[in-house]
Amino acid sequence: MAHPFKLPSKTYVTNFDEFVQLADYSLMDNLNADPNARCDGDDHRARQVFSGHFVPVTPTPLAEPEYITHSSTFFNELGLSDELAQDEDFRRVFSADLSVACAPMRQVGWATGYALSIYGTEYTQQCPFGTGNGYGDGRAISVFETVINDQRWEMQLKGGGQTPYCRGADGRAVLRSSVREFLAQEFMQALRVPTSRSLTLYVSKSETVTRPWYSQNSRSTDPDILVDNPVAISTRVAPSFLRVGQLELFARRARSNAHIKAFEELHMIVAHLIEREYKNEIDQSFAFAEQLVELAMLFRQRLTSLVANWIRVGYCQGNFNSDNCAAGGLTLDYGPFGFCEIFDTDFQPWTGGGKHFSFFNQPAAAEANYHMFWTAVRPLLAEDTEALEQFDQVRRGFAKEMQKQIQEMWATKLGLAEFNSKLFTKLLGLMERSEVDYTIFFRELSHIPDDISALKKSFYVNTSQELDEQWQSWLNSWRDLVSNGYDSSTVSTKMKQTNPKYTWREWLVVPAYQQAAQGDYTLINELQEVLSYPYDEQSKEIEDKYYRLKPKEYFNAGGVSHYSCSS
Ligand SMILES: Nc1ncnc2c1ncn2[C@@H]1O[C@H](COP(=O)(O)OP(=O)(O)OP(=O)(O)O)[C@@H](O)[C@H]1O
Ligand SMILES: [Mg+2]
Repeated sequence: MAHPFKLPSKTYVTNFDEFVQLADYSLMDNLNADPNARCDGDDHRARQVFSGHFVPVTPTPLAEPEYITHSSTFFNELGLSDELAQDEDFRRVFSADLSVACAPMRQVGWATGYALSIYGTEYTQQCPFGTGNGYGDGRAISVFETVINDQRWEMQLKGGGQTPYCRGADGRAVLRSSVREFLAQEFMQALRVPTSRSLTLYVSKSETVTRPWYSQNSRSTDPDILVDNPVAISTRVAPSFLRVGQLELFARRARSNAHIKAFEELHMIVAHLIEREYKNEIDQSFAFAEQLVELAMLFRQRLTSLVANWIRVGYCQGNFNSDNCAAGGLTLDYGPFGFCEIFDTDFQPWTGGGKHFSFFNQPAAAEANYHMFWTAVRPLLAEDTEALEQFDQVRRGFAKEMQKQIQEMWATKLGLAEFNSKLFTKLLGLMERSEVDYTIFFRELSHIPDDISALKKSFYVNTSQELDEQWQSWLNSWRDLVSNGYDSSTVSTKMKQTNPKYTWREWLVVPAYQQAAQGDYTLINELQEVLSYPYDEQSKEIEDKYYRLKPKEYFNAGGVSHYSCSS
């Protein structure tokens, strides 16, 4: 007899035939396709796309694809069995060969156009036609839409070949960047930071592309050699891949009356955003203008919280343009990113990013993107002055909300009930002077030590007696504030849930993609495992290997400490 309280056991999708039955394109089908597109999806040359929300396009299969890894955690969440990742037809689809797809799945994927604003300034120069009509998913191709447990997901190949937006480039992603994106997405999820998710990773055993990169031991800022790299495809998954830049594209067209349906297409894409990303929070039976005010509030909340989380975990999105800013408020585009090791408010690993997109400037970069979102959506409220005023007010409140989120984050990171400006400012100065390792410092502090000896484990420089005394004095003041609240073991436990023990250390990731190029995926699997439990204590062996300062030889090393976005 079944136990009355037993939960129904989960059923898993174990083969490709069952998987295709999950396809549900009903929301994509609500949008307009490019009226000039070929319906067979054979659309692989750079061209201008003047209207429509997407272009049907077939991805280009990887030659001789080999399975590297998949996210077991995410497969489990989706009810997909691990063995599915090894299924021949599944592997073919996620290495870009849609010819095996059968109904209700389709054999044609889709790519979308988007606009680009850099730090709040509109650009069209990056488009080969100078108009913006040839800019968008140049190598990202979505291939599947599904609803699982009431959640809609879009599955997108990165590196799936040329699209009309490829700008003459090859549409491929190299193994290095695919491994980085795959691991980083899983890591961010484990850190509880909203992100696109990793599904699968396959590499070609015979196809390569040439990219600029760094020679061994290079100290050069820019790449100094050309390297043949294996190509790979990672599949990422999100409720949508709508970017602020995408809303901007339709708003720019509406503004210039580019075609007769331009305003309607703007309306449609914003309604689509609400349905895809804000469905549970916005009541779509309300007047559209009211929904937009709510959208502005919710996106502001998500974006400010996202950026506060980035700073909490040491993440820097080195190129936070509007085309890399997801309108659903999640982290997107793991190319130019890095995680801060030696604490530096100006930390910026991507050589093309400059100070605008550096570590502590992310709140300002986020505001510039939010401004572009506001500018794009605003024309849709023109007829409703009251709603417009509320909408504008939400925009004006961005900086204040950002500050609130950041201060709450610092308070939590420090185990305090509320932000203490004096204590925080003093701490920043000490962290900079002692060149602390951002992760190790906060993790050691989470043990609430009596004296500074444990904290010194995180210092990259030897400190003077005078500096040590300043540290001790800071620690005493901090401990007084901490003990004012809950008992210290409760605070310590909470701090350890906020301050990860394990982080992304580029010099430990480099060997993983280098070995992978030789066909050995052991280190990738090891990193997946370690980075899946960043807040937990792990074995002594893992601690010795991953919880340590960056060795001197990697300082200023090209491809490790800094990199161009040669992806
Ligand atoms: N190898 C390539 N082939 C075609 N287009 C590319 C290639 N590399 C980059 N692009 C395009 O250049 C633009 C800017 O590049 P960026 O590095 O932000 O994108 P990405 O890493 O491909 O994208 P995503 O933001 O989708 O993660 C994007 O529109 C992207 O599609
Ligand atoms: Mg991008």
